[in-house]
Amino acid sequence: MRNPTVVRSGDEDVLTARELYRFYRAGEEETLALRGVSLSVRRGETVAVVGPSGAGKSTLLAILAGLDEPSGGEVRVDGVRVSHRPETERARLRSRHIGVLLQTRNLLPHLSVRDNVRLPQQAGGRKPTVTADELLAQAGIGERSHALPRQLSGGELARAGLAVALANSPSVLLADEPTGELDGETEQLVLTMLRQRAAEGCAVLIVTHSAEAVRIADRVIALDDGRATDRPSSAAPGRTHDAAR
Ligand SMILES: Nc1ncnc2c1ncn2[C@@H]1O[C@H](COP(=O)(O)OP(=O)(O)OP(=O)(O)O)[C@@H](O)[C@H]1O
Repeated sequence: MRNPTVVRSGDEDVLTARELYRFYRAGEEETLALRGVSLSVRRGETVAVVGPSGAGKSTLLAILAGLDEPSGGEVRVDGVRVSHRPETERARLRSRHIGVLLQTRNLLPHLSVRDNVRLPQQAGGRKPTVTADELLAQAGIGERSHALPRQLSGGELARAGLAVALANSPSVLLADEPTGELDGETEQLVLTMLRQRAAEGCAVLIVTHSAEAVRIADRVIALDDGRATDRPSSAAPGRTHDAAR
């Protein structure tokens, strides 16, 4: 059953989105990519967002990250409203609270891998809880820290991108297909890093087509035609979840 208002509320909610709408107009063509999506993710929770192509997953992630503005509704992170602010303010909030891993990856081409990780640490304005070298070692690419992004393989790029997304010790991690096109071993490494972050209290939301990524999630949100339905991760019976209501 479709339910456009998938709302939970509680003290532990770090990421909340309420009644998100996103309307696109391109010439004559109008698309309602999000039709009243509400969700919340708690501290320490991992949520997988799944759905067919065109369902609105990337649109949702961009709005949750403050990279795009909703046409209606609002997003809050750590209780602070992220949406309906000038881009510079959204960028500031993002650098303090949110880690983002996009499909295009998030590395500046002229900086070494290590400097790419250091950049958000300097911009975040908080003392990082982990050094760039520690993060890169966790991601299994410590020995590639001096390389430029173009010198990395696809799997190394994905891991470096994740290290950058985690660099500012975010309270919310948003990742679009973090394991797309990775071999099984690298996928496991990335998923282990995501689970570790959740165990440390991060609210993790991943857009994914991967069965393995869905398997490690506490909860799954299915998007279809801009509407969300909450369901438990079928491979994780008994894990924390709330049904749509
Ligand atoms: N900038 C844009 N201008 C106009 N329409 C857009 C724009 N971005 C996305 N759309 C439309 O919004 C809808 C949702 O797109 P979105 O990219 O969010 O879907 P998705 O679920 O991420 O798809 P995929 O799995 O293929 O990446 C689609 O119909 C898409 O064509």
